[in-house]
Amino acid sequence: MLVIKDLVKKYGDITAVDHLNLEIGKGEFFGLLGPNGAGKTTTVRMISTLTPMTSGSISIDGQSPDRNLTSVKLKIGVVPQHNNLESEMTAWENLEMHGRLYNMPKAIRRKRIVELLEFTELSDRAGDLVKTFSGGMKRKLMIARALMHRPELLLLDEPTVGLDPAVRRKIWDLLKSLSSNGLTVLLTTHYIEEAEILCHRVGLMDKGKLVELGSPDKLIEKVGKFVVEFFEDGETKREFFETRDDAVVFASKLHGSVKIRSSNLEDVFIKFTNRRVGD
Ligand SMILES: Nc1ncnc2c1ncn2[C@@H]1O[C@H](COP(=O)(O)OP(=O)(O)OP(=O)(O)O)[C@@H](O)[C@H]1O
Repeated sequence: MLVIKDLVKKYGDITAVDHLNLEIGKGEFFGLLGPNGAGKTTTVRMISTLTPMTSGSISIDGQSPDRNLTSVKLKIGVVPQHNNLESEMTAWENLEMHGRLYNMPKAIRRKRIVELLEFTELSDRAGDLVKTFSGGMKRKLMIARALMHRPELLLLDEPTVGLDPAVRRKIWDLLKSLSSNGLTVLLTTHYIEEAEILCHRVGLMDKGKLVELGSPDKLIEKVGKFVVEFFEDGETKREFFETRDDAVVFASKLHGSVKIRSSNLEDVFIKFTNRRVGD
């Protein structure tokens, strides 16, 4: 569905995206996981044609996304990181405006708005101005808006950043149900749990480069399913093991603060980059 080849974006001396290669299949839920400044937003902006690329290529179902190419534009729905809803308009009007921009006939527009407000549990706030909405409600409305024209590929840039855990879980459920209905999703995040829970495959991104790629389980297997965390020489160190028994044997020889736990994507990220996703 989405093929990215040798994609580069430079801002002066800064290489925000550095020769990125990536293929995302139809119906896949793919996550770009990385710390602030890794180049995730820039990648999504290039796919959605908001930022021109320096070099390389992007193709969606064999077509290059071009601002003026309606057939490709129709295939993509975008949920940007920052709220760009019309705050002086109601939820309904925001969706209505999007439907008009995409030339959806009136009857279809109305039906879709009702459906999406219900899906995002915003039906009872349809007539309220967006400026009265909570952060979570705004984010849900942005997802509804991106889905208005029935895109085949949904791009989400940090969809739950700044939201409290309960609202975050609600949004995860919405995204899971979209994915189980066959929508292709590309999400960027710096939340480990978000990537682990939602994504079929994850690309670890650091300093504009894709460092590792695979399913969360496969990536974790690469480093070892269990980790012993211990404090030595003034710093927290980690050793990885394939089995809990091996981890226990190693841990039993250590003194002081020692913890055995299952490995996660944060461990994978640290192992391959020497940095934390939260850095
Ligand atoms: N418009 C711009 N002008 C100059 N530099 C930019 C611009 N946009 C991004 N950058 C730089 O490109 C690099 C990648 O930024 P990008 O926003 O893509 O990272 P990110 O992984 O999405 O992080 P975040 O989650 O903080 O947005 C950073 O070094 C950033 O400072």
